[in-house]
Amino acid sequence: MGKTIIISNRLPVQLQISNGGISAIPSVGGLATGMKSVHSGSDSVWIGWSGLTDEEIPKKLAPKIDQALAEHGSAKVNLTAKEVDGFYYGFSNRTIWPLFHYFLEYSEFELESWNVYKAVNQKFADAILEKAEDDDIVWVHDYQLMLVPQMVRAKRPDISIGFFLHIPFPSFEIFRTLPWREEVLEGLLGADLIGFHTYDYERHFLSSVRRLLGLEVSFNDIYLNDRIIKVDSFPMGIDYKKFSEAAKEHEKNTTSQQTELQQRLNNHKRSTPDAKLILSIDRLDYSKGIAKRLNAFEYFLNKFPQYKEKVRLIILAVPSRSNVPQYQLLKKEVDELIGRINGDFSTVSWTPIWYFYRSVPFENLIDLYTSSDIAWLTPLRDGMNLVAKEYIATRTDKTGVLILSEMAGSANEMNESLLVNPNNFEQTANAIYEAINMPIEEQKERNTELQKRLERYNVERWANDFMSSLKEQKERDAANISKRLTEHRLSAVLDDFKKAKKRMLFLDYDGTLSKFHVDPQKAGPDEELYALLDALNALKDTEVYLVSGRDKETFTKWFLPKKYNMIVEHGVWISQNGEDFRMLENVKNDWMEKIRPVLESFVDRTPGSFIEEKNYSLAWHYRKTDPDFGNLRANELNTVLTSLIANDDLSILNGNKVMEIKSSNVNKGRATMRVLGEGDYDFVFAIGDDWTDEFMFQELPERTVTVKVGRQKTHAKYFIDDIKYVRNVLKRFAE
Ligand SMILES: O=P(O)(O)OC[C@H]1O[C@H](O[C@H]2O[C@H](CO)[C@@H](O)[C@H](O)[C@H]2O)[C@H](O)[C@@H](O)[C@@H]1O
Ligand SMILES: O=c1ccn([C@@H]2O[C@H](COP(=O)(O)OP(=O)(O)O)[C@@H](O)[C@H]2O)c(=O)[nH]1
Repeated sequence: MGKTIIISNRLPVQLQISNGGISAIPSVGGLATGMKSVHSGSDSVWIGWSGLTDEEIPKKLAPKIDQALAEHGSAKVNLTAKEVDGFYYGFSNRTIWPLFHYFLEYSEFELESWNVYKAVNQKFADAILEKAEDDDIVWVHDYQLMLVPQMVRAKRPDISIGFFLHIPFPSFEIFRTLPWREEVLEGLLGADLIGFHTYDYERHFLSSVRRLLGLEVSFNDIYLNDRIIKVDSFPMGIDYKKFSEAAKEHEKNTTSQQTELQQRLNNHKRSTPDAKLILSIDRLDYSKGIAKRLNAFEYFLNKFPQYKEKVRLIILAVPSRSNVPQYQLLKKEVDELIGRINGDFSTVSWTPIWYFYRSVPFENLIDLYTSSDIAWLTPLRDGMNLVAKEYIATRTDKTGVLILSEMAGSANEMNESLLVNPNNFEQTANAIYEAINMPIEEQKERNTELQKRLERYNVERWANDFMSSLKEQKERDAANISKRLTEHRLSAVLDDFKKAKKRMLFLDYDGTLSKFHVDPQKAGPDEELYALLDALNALKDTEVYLVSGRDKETFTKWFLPKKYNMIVEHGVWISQNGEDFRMLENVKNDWMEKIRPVLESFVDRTPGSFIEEKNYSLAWHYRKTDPDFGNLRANELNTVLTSLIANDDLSILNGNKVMEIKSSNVNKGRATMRVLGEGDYDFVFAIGDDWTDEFMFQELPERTVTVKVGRQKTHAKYFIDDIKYVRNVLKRFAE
């Protein structure tokens, strides 16, 4: 295994320029600590923006910066002020951030900043490419770098690339409003593994991939022609030990060792021993719902006036992205709201809100977490929200109540907290009331469960899980590649073909020889295909069979004049040497009367779907329907039909966007075996793309060269990527 290259907008260290010198201080943030196990020693490098623009870096310090960063295993990507403006303040934080947090009205769609985003993503990708060697693993982080995976893949198709999104992935209805939606998805699909905090974000992403790119998705795998991409959820944890141990140390501090903030908090507790401290910590970001929280606090004070002078709300708002106008407006709004609420409710001895607009050092964070009876974290949308987890980790005696927004990713794992909808003031005010009055025993019960979980699934585990999954994906790909019909393997197959005395080729039609079309009748053969089949048919000592689920009328029209051998309707009919079709299997079709009305009712309720009526089977096609809705209906139909046909000798075939009901004793495996039995063939070849072809792959003799078109799970010995390759391979037989 090679080295690991981690790449994110921000580096895990912060540069500090002082007295003409430069130093790099490790960041305390969750990502930086979490990646420690992945980013250690000489076998990893972390690439990111230093936080300073080219213009801000004094020329003579530049080499020293590189050296200071190198000491922390980091390397920087240089960005000019203009680039930071378009890429970071622009497309990342004025387009993607609001859009992905459901603030559609704040999203600006500026072509100029999109162009800068692309160019800067290319810079990050180039920085990776400069360092990447065979067997390296690349882990790309977050929404600022969504195009990087594909940019790296384009130059290094062999390399293993993971991508993790730290913010929500919005529902399709929101995502589709982005003018560059396809480019963003294609950028992400350069990765082998794409990770999200929650299953919901994963599901939204897959839905956009299906609907916008029309790609095939099976469970959480996305099938491309030449690769399978895995999508999964990995809820990020915290450095649990760091927080719980800091809290234990904090308890031991004597008064003189305590911080100034802690002493102030102690004074408050002493002067009002029965008053509760409520804590709110976030970056000053509209997604965090700070203004709404203030309004809800006012609502609470009005609804439960008995708590005036009995609660104090501490708001720590960390300055963030202050070059973006929405953040400036929010600052003003929060300042004004706090001023007004404090003005309206303060008494001689009580100010309801303490407000800090700054970032505090780690020890002050611990002061705040350990001193607060309640943590009130109610973002309107939040990818995860680590503060919620950190608060619980510091509660060494297991007391304390967490009021958490349902809209935070962490709510999925923190069910024991009081979960609220931040837009519901009545519910929120009641939750504050409940938190204030919650018996200590109940607090302990809830926090015991939460702590167990947070300790177990900590940030190190998160990072390791992601890395293991990425490595597994690489192995899975390697195993798959081992089945690819490479040139070398094809030559061996062709040798056997040439040496053989009597050969048989079974060729599926749709998805193998011809591309799918939304209207199946329009997927007819082109001139190139006729020429290829003519050439194969002219080969001596070689039988060629088209083996299809199509109806005999269509194949009569397309191929009978050519005198090709054909098996259609999965094996009900056969035509040899241009003779009319005759029945290969004796099957009934009286069951159709019972099934047809059911299918018709599904057609009525599923726009775009239609019934194809064959002589001995009925097929419900849903290629033209909305993909998610079509799949949903297909599952529903499957359930309905399964119970209906329980006593008949019928089976359901789930093909590619088609569900077919037909007699159980008809399938391509049985049909091909019957014609194979008519001669003494010493070379047999079968190729197909879908589930119905698996019958051939399973039932034909072991020595058959079976080939799957595409990368889905298969019983075939080999796979090839697409129709273009199928035709190339068949041309080699015909040469
Ligand atoms: O780099 P900034 O623009 O100053 O912003 C700080 C970070 O904010 C975002 O954090 C997200 O990641 C957290 C950890 O996964 C998650 O808990 C939180 O819900 C997210 O909002 C952003 O994703 C990072 O890239 C920023 O560095
Ligand atoms: O003054 C502060 C306040 C918060 N934090 C840290 O900032 C992170 C905030 O992460 P979260 O997931 O809650 O939200 P984000 O800001 O990433 O959207 C947490 O690890 C906090 O400990 C900090 O370092 N200094």
